[in-house]
Amino acid sequence: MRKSIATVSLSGTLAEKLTAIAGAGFDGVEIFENDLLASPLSPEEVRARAADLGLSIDLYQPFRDFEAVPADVLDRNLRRAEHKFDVMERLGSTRLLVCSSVSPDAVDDDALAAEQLRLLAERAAEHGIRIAYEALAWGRHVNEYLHAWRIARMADHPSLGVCLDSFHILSRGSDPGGIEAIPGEKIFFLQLADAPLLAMDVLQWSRHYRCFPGQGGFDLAGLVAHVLRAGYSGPLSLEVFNDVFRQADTARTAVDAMRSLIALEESVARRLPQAAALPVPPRPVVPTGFAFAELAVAGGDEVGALLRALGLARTGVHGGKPVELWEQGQARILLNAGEPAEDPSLAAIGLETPDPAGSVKRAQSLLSPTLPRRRAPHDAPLDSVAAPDGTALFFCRTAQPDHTSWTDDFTGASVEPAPGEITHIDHVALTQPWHHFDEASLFYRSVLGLRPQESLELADPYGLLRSRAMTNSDGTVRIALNVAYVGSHASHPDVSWQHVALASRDIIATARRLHALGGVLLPIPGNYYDDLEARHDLGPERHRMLRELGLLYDRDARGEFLHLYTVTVGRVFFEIVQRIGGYDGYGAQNAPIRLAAQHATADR
Ligand SMILES: O=C(O)c1ccc(O)c(O)c1
Ligand SMILES: [Mg+2]
Repeated sequence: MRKSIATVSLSGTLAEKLTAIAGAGFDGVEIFENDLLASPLSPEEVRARAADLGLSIDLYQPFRDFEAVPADVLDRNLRRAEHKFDVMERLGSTRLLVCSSVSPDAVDDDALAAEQLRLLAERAAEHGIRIAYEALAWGRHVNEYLHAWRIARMADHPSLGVCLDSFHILSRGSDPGGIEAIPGEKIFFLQLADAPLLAMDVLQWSRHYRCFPGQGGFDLAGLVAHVLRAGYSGPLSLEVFNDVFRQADTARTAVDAMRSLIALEESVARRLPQAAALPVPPRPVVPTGFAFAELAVAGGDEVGALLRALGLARTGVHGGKPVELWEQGQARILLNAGEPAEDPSLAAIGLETPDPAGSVKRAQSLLSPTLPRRRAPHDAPLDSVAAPDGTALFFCRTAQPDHTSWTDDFTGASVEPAPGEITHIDHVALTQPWHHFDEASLFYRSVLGLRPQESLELADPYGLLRSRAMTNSDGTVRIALNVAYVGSHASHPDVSWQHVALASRDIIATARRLHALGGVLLPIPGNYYDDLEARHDLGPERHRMLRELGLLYDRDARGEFLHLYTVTVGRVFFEIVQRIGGYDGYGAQNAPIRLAAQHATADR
């Protein structure tokens, strides 16, 4: 289907927006009036610019507060409309969005609204223009899409139809199934926006929190399927009012927007047999585990010392690069001293996938940047793409008969992995810049086929962190995305810690060992244990042991969780976890305790 986007969805000048929209591969654009008014370009110049870029101007919008008014107001409104028709002729645009009135002048009278919209449509038709009438969710008298349709049907003019906007429909909880009762040719335009499910005033929600499909909680594919069943054949157009996107990088947001439409079209095609003609990207190849986590260590062996304390052994050195492989069980950590890094940081994640080449094809079809292979001639092929925060994701087959293993590149250190309690990487937590969080969750969902879990808020002494885990279905891949707040404390600018959580099959034994070493564990305050005793009755013995070893505890309906944290080195620390029963969380309860302790130790 043709793909379009409203200029209001992006930051920048109108000229910058058009360039970014064309660059991301859109076919058309909705010109939001304010963008034109503020532009030094004349309508003719905008028309020429769009044409040069291969963009059609699919809609001009919005025209407000028109219908169901007294006669004198109607005259003024028609005069106002004639001016807009002139602008549209100069722009070469033939579709005007009229949104339902919010004016106190408007009366609750459908017949009057229909009569006046018919008049508007007659005038528009003289200019070859069509009117798409949209019910705003907060419209004074018309705020339901089927109400707008009843009025348009009553007006009965070929140049008058409706504009459907997913936000206005789904934010009010209206049943989108009613769309199928509207003849497809009377749906003049379709605007798409997702949104997080928030309990708030609908106007504020719409103007500040809309997001691209797949980034929020609405079932957009279901809505689009109804629209297609109704017979609509116009563009899919994004109209997203979002405070963050308004200040984000224009070109990058446009690509994020396009990724959302490619993924949406795919979901529609998979759900609707008659939409089989829609182009679909290759299916996601869902990763099946962690092959490794790679830390950039910039020389020094503080991280190596920490890994040794945790029980990992240095089992190999790369043949051509200053990279070490550390292992215990299936937990593999690469320490890379060859990448520029100020502080130790998490540079890459290796994901086990049944089909590395397929993973890359999927990523490319969703516009993810693939990374040049940094390979020595004998290196096993490792395909990689860049996640939105710059972390490299490598697609691997570790020690599988059908594929060269990346581990073959590591030789030298003859140490066998020491037997111990660590079994594998449980999860990896990445810190996202606050303005890339929605982009990141769409990326992990659409490119890797991971499922977003509940979004959480974690209190830090100097800010509030948002956190959301993305997981595969059996929990063997868990990536926690944490949003750094913008810190304004001079000594605590923000929190950009990242961590690798290793699973232990006997965390008590691990904790005893680390405790005995001294200096490795993050200290947990006694107040935490006092509260833990109030919240849970685990018996005096267990409570004493948790307190003594500095272990943290959580439980959910399915099981229990024990975990601990190491001190931080640069931007990185390690967590050791043990899931007991089917516990499926990350100990979010305990994150504020951990964050405060980290700040306290960073102060010293
Ligand atoms: O918030 C608004 O005013 C507004 C304007 C035009 C639209 O298409 C819309 O959905 C909302
Ligand atoms: Mg709209």
